[in-house]
Amino acid sequence: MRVAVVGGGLGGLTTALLLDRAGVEVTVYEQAGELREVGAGIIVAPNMVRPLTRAGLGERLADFAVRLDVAWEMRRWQDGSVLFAQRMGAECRRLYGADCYVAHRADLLTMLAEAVPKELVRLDRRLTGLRQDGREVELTLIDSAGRESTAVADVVVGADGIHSTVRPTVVAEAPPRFSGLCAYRCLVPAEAAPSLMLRPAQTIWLGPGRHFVHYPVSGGRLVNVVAVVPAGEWRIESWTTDGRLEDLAAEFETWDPRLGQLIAAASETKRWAMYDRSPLDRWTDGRVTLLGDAAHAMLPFLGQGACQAVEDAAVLAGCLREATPETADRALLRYEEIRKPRASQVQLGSRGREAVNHLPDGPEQRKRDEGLANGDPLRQNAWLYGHEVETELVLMEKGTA
Ligand SMILES: Cc1cc2nc3c(=O)[nH]c(=O)nc-3n(C[C@H](O)[C@H](O)[C@H](O)COP(=O)(O)OP(=O)(O)OC[C@H]3O[C@@H](n4cnc5c(N)ncnc54)[C@H](O)[C@@H]3O)c2cc1C
Repeated sequence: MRVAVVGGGLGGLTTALLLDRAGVEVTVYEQAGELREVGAGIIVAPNMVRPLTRAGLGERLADFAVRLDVAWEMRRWQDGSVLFAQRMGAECRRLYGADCYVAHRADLLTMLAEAVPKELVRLDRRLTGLRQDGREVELTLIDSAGRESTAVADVVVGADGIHSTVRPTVVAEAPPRFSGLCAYRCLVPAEAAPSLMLRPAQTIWLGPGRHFVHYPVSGGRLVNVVAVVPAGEWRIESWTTDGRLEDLAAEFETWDPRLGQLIAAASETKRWAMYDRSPLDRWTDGRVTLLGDAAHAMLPFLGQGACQAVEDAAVLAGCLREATPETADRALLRYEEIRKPRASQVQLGSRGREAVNHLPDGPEQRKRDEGLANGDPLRQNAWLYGHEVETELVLMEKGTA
């Protein structure tokens, strides 16, 4: 079995790692000349920690990621009073079988890149075309000097992100829906941030039509900030386009002054317009399948995009472990059958937060805040962080799924 993974992001590298561990021959084709990530934080939720720990990366993750004491700490915009908070630590391990972390994306990618044997990754190879003939798939690739090459595989996994080249060969997709929102992102040195922002807590401030998220990353040396506001005329869907710090500051001028202090300590910000995708009709066509954002790009409000990519990788490796070139297409359908309902639920759940997080000031917002204050923090995230992927994997390993 020769598997080609297109894309060396968090999803593609995890897939390569788990397939290699499962004894499957795998090659990653990445368009960039080096493996790199945007400068931003990410929540590494228990449903991502468990598969990474099973792959032997638990201790390495704990080296650089910040273990959360509190998650989903919702605060009122005017004065920072706490509306809702989920205690993590021992409670999190008891409920979900793992800790919850926050990390710098680049650190996470480095951890995966170190774990995947170097010879499995081909850099500077951009996929431009795919052709399958029922027995195998031919990939056409191009490097930065414009040289074209081809490769052949029994299975192709499109882990090539939100603007996937593999996806149109599998399924027709509807155009993305503009959410009307945009996000600012910054990393602030810890020594310049107010002390509230340094706690191992994922904090979310809710206010009129906006929300503001922060948590420490890189062993507590930086504070990651994501602020979601009405987009105005901004339509650029890119994680690397600069925004203006003064525009960000103006959005939160009337909020608790600690947010203004945090923004003032940033040296730059990125700004991107947020588009929403609906679940695809299918992920697989013959010997080609999709994984991660290529399969289920979602709004970031549940912090689950990469977590779902890792769940995908774990299940795909389980499905392909025993497959042969003759049974590969059935194994891919099995993967889709297990993963698509779960990932679609999370995708739609993320969309559901769009309205809840962005209510105008008034009675609806007060009702939401009262609901949060009366919510059950311990049960709130069971559906996200719970055990269903492991259950599927155990059944598969026993050969009963
Ligand atoms: C603001 C924000 C906050 C987020 N927060 C969280 C969070 O807290 N927790 C979480 O789990 N998720 C979060 N996410 C989602 C998460 O970032 C994504 O779901 C995740 O990065 C998807 O990984 P991927 O490997 O599928 O795609 P990508 O990371 O996009 O990787 C795709 C790779 O494919 C390569 N590629 C693309 N096209 C080609 C081609 N033609 N040929 C070869 N290579 C190609 C790219 O160069 C890239 O390396 C967040 C997203 C955003 C925008």
